[in-house]
Amino acid sequence: MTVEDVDVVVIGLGPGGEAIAARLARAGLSVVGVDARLVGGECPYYACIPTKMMIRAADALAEARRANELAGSVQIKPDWAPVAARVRHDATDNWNDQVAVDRLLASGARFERGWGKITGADEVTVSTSDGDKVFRVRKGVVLNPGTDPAIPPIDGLTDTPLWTNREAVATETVPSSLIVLGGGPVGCEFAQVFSRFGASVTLVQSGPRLLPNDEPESSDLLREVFEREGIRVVTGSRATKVEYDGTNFHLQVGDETLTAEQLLVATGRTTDLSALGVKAAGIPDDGRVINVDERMRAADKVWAIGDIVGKGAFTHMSMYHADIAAADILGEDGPQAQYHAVPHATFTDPEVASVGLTQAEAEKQGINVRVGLTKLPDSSRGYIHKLGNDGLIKLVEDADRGVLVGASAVGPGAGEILGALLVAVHAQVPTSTLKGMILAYPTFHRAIGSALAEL
Ligand SMILES: Cc1cc2nc3c(=O)[nH]c(=O)nc-3n(C[C@H](O)[C@H](O)[C@H](O)COP(=O)(O)OP(=O)(O)OC[C@H]3O[C@@H](n4cnc5c(N)ncnc54)[C@H](O)[C@@H]3O)c2cc1C
Ligand SMILES: NC(=O)c1ccc[n+]([C@@H]2O[C@H](COP(=O)([O-])OP(=O)(O)OC[C@H]3O[C@@H](n4cnc5c(N)ncnc54)[C@H](O)[C@@H]3O)[C@@H](O)[C@H]2O)c1
Repeated sequence: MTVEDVDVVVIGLGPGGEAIAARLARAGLSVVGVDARLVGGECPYYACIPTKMMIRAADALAEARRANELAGSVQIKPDWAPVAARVRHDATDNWNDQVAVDRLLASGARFERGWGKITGADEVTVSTSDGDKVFRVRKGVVLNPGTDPAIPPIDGLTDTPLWTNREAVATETVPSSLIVLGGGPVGCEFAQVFSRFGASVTLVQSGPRLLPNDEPESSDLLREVFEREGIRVVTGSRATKVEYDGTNFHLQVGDETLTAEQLLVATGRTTDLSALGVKAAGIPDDGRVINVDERMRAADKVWAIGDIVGKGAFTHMSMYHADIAAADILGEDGPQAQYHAVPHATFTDPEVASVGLTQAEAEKQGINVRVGLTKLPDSSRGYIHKLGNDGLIKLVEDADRGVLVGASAVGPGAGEILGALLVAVHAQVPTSTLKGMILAYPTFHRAIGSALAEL
């Protein structure tokens, strides 16, 4: 066992962990980055990037099919091979992180592949294939452990060859039929991809609607589009038993037995704080998140960033946290974390994007809420676009202050439309100022003007 003194150890190198390790090393600190798996974390290898490549391909198929009605005769034969090849070779380098490791080393940081654990005050032990290495930290520890797919306690489930997002991104073939458990962003994005590539898809969501963190109008519209495309959506139901007969999965859902060649579990994420040893730093290890202050401090000389702090499981959040924690560690007068304008986009077609509070969240906070809603097919651009124009814009205004506290955009490129709404919510631009904007004709974002007029 080796013992070494360093300035900072970063446990977990997700997007934020990788960024902060490199930034602190470039600033001249001695930094050890630790990851048990791949440098970069979930996003580049199992999540954002490969899934968005799959979505890009599925969207291309959908547009080609729409061309039949809009532009002539198109014959399209879906082929998963280019998608699988792109994920394997372009996105993940065959799930090899050498490029990311080299990038980290080039910043001046060290890398240890192994499991990191806080084992005492100012002490981290990394279990590597060469044995345990102990690091005593002068400045502190940054925790960026992310999350793992949660497997719900359903009778028989763990005995089956189920997919999580990690297996789904690596598939070389499209199953003929697929059951997706979970109607959050992961379940919805995968359900549409595999359906558009020919799988017969049933999505089972325990809650009453898809994407429960978004506006109910967004959920309803997505469900309508999914059902129109042939995806079966079962809400308010849970699987109680799962069997695999060597060929098919059989799920007991209420009175019905659902059968499919493949099962994808997308029922949320989990983490194990005790395996991280946080108790040794005085942090409770029986919860799902690590509580931090506005500078990402979790305890004396311990910072936590990314999914684990429970402020939104998004790559942009992990990177945002990394900047704040880095400034604090370097003694810089950086900004404090604020969460009034957190954006997200689910890349289904239509995309479902939002920022800030939903109407229900704003009402729960006692805000005097005024709502403006417009449907994209009613806009000039929606009319022109025709097929695939499903969408809406919903604005949530604090009527007393005259500013938007939340906004949603659903539609083609809704994640991009959201940019304008993000500025409005983030900078608390008065609604009266927004109403004076000249919005280019005929864009989708021009519908923001119609929604403002409804306030
Ligand atoms: C299918 C899917 C699609 C997604 N799409 C998007 C998207 O489009 N946009 C978006 O913003 N977000 C998306 N997300 C969420 C996004 O992937 C995460 O928010 C993002 O990866 C940030 O996570 P993180 O920084 O907390 O850590 P992670 O990316 O989870 O990385 C944590 C790292 O820590 C390592 N680790 C954990 N514990 C230890 C330990 N004790 N010792 C050593 N190493 C350890 C793990 O091996 C891992 O490499 C998606 C998620 C999924 C599942
Ligand atoms: N585009 C993006 O930004 C993007 C894409 C994918 C994931 N993510 C992030 O990754 C995280 C994980 O996403 P997720 O979709 O896995 O989790 P989630 O927690 O957002 O959604 C899981 C859904 O599964 C349902 N569920 C739970 N148990 C169930 C059961 N037994 N049967 C059926 N349904 C069940 C829940 O009602 C919930 O709506 C999210 O926090 C999300 O922010 C982001």
